[in-house]
Amino acid sequence: MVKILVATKNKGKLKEIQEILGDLPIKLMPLPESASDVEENGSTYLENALIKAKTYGQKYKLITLADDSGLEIDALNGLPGIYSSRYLGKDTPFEEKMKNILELMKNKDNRKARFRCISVLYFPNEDKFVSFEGVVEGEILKEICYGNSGFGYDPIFKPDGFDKSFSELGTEIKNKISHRSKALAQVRDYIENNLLGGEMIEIKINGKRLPANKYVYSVFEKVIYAILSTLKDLPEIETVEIKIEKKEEK
Ligand SMILES: O=c1nc[nH]c2c1ncn2[C@H]1C[C@H](O)[C@@H](COP(=O)(O)OP(=O)(O)OP(=O)(O)O)O1
Ligand SMILES: [Mg+2]
Repeated sequence: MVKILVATKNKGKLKEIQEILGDLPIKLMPLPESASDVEENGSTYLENALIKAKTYGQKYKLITLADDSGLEIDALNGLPGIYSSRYLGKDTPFEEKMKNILELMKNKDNRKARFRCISVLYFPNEDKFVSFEGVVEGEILKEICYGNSGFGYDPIFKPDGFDKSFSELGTEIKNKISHRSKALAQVRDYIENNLLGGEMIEIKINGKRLPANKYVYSVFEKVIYAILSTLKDLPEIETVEIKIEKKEEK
């Protein structure tokens, strides 16, 4: 089975990556607790993601997934941005970082902000990588709104189209719309198309891909076909496409 090292020291990030890619037939390996820190001194998200992916990928000789991400606030000229983790010091609690940001934003009308994530998949044998970007637009709230989930700046960020913070919305919604899930959707496609062999099944309804893949489908194949044959008779369903593609084992 393909093994992929998830090169993050952030438990919240690790959990999200495991939830988003967990249904793929690959083994996601967390970093050992003993793994040393790396200095993220790049000047772009991509450079920082590559520093993490290459350092740990070469050390543990595994295909490695890393991301570098940040919160960009328009009224603060894009800060904290790539400094999101280091903002006010790496070990300063996020509560303090968020209070400081809310203070700076006190009289600002423009509350537009976005989370950006650059995900990198690094192949140590060939010293090659692929990278993917995901962005979620939103606003900075007027106060810290803690919910039951999330990490980092989630309690002060409200994604567009919702009226609660990422932290209050919960992991399931966050993982459908977040910067990280958008970058990882492309990582998923890359893995399915390039690292996995066998038969690939993709189901699209009205042109939209069903949020599951063949490893889910294969378990419920008969049920899924029965549901699809009913669905296609509903007026709001314009097209149901099922693509089955034989792939060479890689
Ligand atoms: O979904 C998110 N929800 C809330 N906050 C977030 C998110 N995504 C990034 N952020 C903030 C916090 C983090 O500290 C920084 C990224 O810094 P970044 O270096 O990519 O991650 P990190 O230092 O926490 O872990 P690691 O480098 O080991 O993967 O931006
Ligand atoms: Mg970091």
